[in-house]
Amino acid sequence: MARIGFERLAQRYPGSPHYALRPMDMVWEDAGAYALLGPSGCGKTTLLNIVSGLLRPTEGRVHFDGQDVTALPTERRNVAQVFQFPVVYDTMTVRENLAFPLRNRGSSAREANTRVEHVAGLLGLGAMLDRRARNLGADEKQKISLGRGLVRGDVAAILFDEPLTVIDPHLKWELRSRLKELHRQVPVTMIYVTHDQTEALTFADRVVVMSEGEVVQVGTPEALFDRPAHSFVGHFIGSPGMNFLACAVHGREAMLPGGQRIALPRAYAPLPGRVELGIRPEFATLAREGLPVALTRVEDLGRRRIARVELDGQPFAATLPEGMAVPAEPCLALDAAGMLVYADGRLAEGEA
Ligand SMILES: Nc1ncnc2c1ncn2[C@@H]1O[C@H](COP(=O)(O)OP(=O)(O)OP(=O)(O)O)[C@@H](O)[C@H]1O
Repeated sequence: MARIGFERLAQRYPGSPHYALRPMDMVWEDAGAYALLGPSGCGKTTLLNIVSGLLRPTEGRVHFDGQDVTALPTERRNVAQVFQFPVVYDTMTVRENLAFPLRNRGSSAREANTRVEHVAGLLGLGAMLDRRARNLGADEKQKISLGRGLVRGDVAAILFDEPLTVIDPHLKWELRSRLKELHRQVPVTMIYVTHDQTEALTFADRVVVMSEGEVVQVGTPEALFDRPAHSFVGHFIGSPGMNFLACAVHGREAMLPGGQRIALPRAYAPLPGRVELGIRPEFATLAREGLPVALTRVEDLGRRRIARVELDGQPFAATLPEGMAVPAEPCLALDAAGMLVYADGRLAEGEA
């Protein structure tokens, strides 16, 4: 188990004028469950490879429990890794595959077996321990890979790189929950790379959201939803994401370009740059009274309906309450509890 620290860490690949990972300082607590979340190309794999030792960063340092490991290769970092695609020995049984990392490090057959049976049970592999891996499907093989990553309790960290990619969609939900349960039972620092917000939010205690090489927010799933530090996080987390309305803010009031005024729950000092009001669809309801809007369409998401509207010519997603027909003259009712103000994409702190 390890507390992982980054000091002015950055990565610029040879020949590229841009940072793949912009300079950052950060600490991941011992035994924490972290997800690195962001779209393709944002730098997740670069950061994971720096942690595993596969890549030596061009700037800054990496520490495991205060020890500088920046120059140490993967084999000397005591990390377990689970990749997108299964890494299993086809000729071995499931039990032998799972025991391999333990036997390799000198565990007795008995010790290894106790541990293997425990992890196999948690992953739903208990009934197939004595089958050859070769005869199993891709889902089961990836479960073995997960088990091999999880079987050692003495690693500094377990690194997962999009581990559910090959898993059948209906099994993904089950495995996400099982991984969370495994983290509770195996309190090792776990780092999970994904571009899928559901995977990140289910698994992690802390989600590290990345965009264009920058760590834009590190927070609990609740914090990312309730108070996105950056408009990117507002857009990226949530389904649909947060609405952003271009506006001017004076004290406790936002004014849209068309002149509509919205009372804010906090007062703001004059803000620099591009100012936007952020509000999630969960805090905006289609109603008979409020701010007049033009309805574009209604989306049925199964458990709820979303009304796509235009407010002052700006696209906006609102909740259409259950059982409510679209009013002839639709309006928006906004809940002040969900209103946040952003200046140049960054959350602005107001005063209560
Ligand atoms: N070996 C390399 N040489 C040059 N540029 C690279 C190299 N590896 C990654 N990059 C660039 O660095 C940036 C970050 O890439 P990275 O693979 O870390 O992102 P990612 O978020 O993991 O994306 P994905 O989910 O697609 O793997 C991208 O612009 C990518 O093109």
